[in-house]
Amino acid sequence: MRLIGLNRQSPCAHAQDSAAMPTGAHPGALMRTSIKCNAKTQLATQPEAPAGLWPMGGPLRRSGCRAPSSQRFVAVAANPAGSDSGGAGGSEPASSKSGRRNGKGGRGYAGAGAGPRARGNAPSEVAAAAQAAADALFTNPGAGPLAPQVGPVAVAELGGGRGRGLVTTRTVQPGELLLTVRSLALAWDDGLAALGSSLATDLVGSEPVPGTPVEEDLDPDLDLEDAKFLGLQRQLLSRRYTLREAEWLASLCGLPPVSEEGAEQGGGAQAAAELPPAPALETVLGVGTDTVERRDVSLPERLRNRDILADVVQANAFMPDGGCEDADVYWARRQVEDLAVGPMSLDDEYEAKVDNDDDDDGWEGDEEFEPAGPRVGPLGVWPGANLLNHSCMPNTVAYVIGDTLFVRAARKVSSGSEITVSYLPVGGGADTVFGGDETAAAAEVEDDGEGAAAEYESSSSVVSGGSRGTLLSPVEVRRAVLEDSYGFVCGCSRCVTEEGLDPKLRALIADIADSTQGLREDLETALAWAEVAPDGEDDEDDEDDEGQSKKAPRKKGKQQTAEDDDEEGEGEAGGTTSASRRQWRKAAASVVSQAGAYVELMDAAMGKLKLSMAEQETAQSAVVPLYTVLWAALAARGEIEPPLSEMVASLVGSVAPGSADHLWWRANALETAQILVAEEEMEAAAASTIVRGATAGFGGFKRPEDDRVANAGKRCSAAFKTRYGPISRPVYKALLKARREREDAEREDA
Ligand SMILES: C[S@@+](CC[C@H](N)C(=O)[O-])C[C@H]1O[C@@H](n2cnc3c(N)ncnc32)[C@H](O)[C@@H]1O
Repeated sequence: MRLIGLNRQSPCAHAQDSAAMPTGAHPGALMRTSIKCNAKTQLATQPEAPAGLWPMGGPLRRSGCRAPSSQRFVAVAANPAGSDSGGAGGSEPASSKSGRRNGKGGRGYAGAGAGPRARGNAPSEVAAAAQAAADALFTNPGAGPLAPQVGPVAVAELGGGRGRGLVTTRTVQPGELLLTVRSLALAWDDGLAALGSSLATDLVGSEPVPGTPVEEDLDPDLDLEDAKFLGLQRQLLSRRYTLREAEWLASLCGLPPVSEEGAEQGGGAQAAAELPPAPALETVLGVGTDTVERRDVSLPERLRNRDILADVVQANAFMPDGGCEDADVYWARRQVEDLAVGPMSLDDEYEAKVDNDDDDDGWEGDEEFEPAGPRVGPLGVWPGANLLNHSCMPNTVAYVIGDTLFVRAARKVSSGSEITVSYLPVGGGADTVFGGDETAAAAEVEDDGEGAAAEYESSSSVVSGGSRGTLLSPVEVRRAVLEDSYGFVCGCSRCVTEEGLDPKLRALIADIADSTQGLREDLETALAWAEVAPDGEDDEDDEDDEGQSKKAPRKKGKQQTAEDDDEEGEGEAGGTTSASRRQWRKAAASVVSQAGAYVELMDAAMGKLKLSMAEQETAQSAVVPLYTVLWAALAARGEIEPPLSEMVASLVGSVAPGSADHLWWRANALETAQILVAEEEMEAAAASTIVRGATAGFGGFKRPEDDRVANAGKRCSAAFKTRYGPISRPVYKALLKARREREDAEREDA
């Protein structure tokens, strides 16, 4: 458990509700210079952001200003839009309750109605029902071919430069399944990392295709994303297709030419706006026909040109939400399997690894052994789903289980409206906070010297340095990445609203986004200090450390190694740990105070401008990484801040309901509320006050019945139902339990 004392004085304690930010004026807060000045003073000691994480060179780089191939992948993350409360769950309490009462079970993806009976049954029956429900939900994907399904959606010509898109054929509700489709080409991080340039050579060598890359074009330092990008091309080049698949492939758009010369040299990939109508989804996916079609057609001629193929793959491949195989489902399935066959111990996994370790990767000994986890980095081409256009407030969520993509409505969408996904990762989860987000899209943008993106870039390390564009970045960053990677300027409602905000507020947002990366690195450094300062080491300042959690995720910052060495060189171990402890406290306090100061600047600016709730939400959505850094710094100090967890969950849910990030924050907000209430209950009990009704055990605490817990629980289950559809209570519990146990295990590992 990560709890511990509450710091009521935390800088975000005022953030009771994102929709009701205080309007306290902050003199001069709207003057850009003044804000900048404040900010710079606050951040004077912060280290420089590291040099760009994403290489600027790539083997298939085009002649124009297009991003290098390492960035030429579509990182579609989650989706939908609508506010958190407008998702599956706004009105969920009633249905949730009735679901429990009447025992209606959830439906699996394959339509299996394994309804568990949670109440009033013998424990073994409950367990069996839970397992059946989990099986129903998690069956098939990955284990065998899952029939493609087309829900209430159809292809439409959209006009306005957007080309084709998908629209609803009736009103759909959050959580409704819109599409399941198996990939035509799919690359994962594992299996490709080691291949390097040999993959590229293989691509050349496998078929004498005119125009495909030649070896001398390829960078010997081919990186993972390059390898995956090329891997998809290789898969598409080398496989055979049915006639309907070939027809669909021939209708794919590519990136628009970057210049006239580029168009001449590039061979003219078709831009979305110039394309003929796409075949119906049912035709593309072969839904409604029993005919077994032969796969004997090769890739259409148009795509056998290397530039066109590269452009088509870049425009049509994407990485589903979460950047990995759906993690909740993966871990919950694993638990269900463990129930059936007994858990696979780490020893078993070790043995399995040894047994299978006939490759020559130099692996030896268990120090390099890591337990299995969900496969990461799926970059794929899914027929039909490629017609989903982008929105920065998408109304669907798309995630992958096995190699099947599931697209569900994440908001209510009226009949005939376009459905959209995000081409950008959401970027608001714990991985982002702690810098472990290997899956986020590269957002390093080449400077073309024009426009807002260039202006922003010139002063922003968010774009040019160690961060990347996510759905929770400011509009300039999102647009720059989308334009660079996909060749369009996003004009979604969120972008338009954000663009319309007061210029001074936008400048503050840019300033915050720019500085957040530095705060993140400061936090990592602080955590590294904590790592060398063991628990229980008292010194003069230790009183306020009572109960501090040392279990928060930690990562060693870049600067830390040198600092560690210095410390060790000091001599006495006791002195070193004591010094480290002081350093840790100082560094963490500094992050909290700097992030808190920015939060206050945002609040003051929004208050002064008297923004509407929608405008506040738009403004705050662009600086969510600041809130997450503040949350992480507080959590690392053992402090929980329920309003902050709630605010981030609400913001992430308003931008990308049903996304993995949304579920993470919703589960976090629930746990935070449970901890807070349990703590209050314990305090009350200690003071001999009457303890309110409590039911048995959550994580070692008496689980209190409290409105705050109940409300957080309703919002959390609503988020899960948005992502996974009408799951039953046991399945929801199984997903939450698996998530909690995995996080506890990770914390213990750390
Ligand atoms: C995966 S395809 C989507 C389907 C595409 N509209 C078509 O007709 O084939 C991606 C391409 O669609 C276009 N596109 C996607 N989202 C867009 C948006 N929000 N505004 C304008 N164009 C968009 C861009 O040309 C992008 O490269």
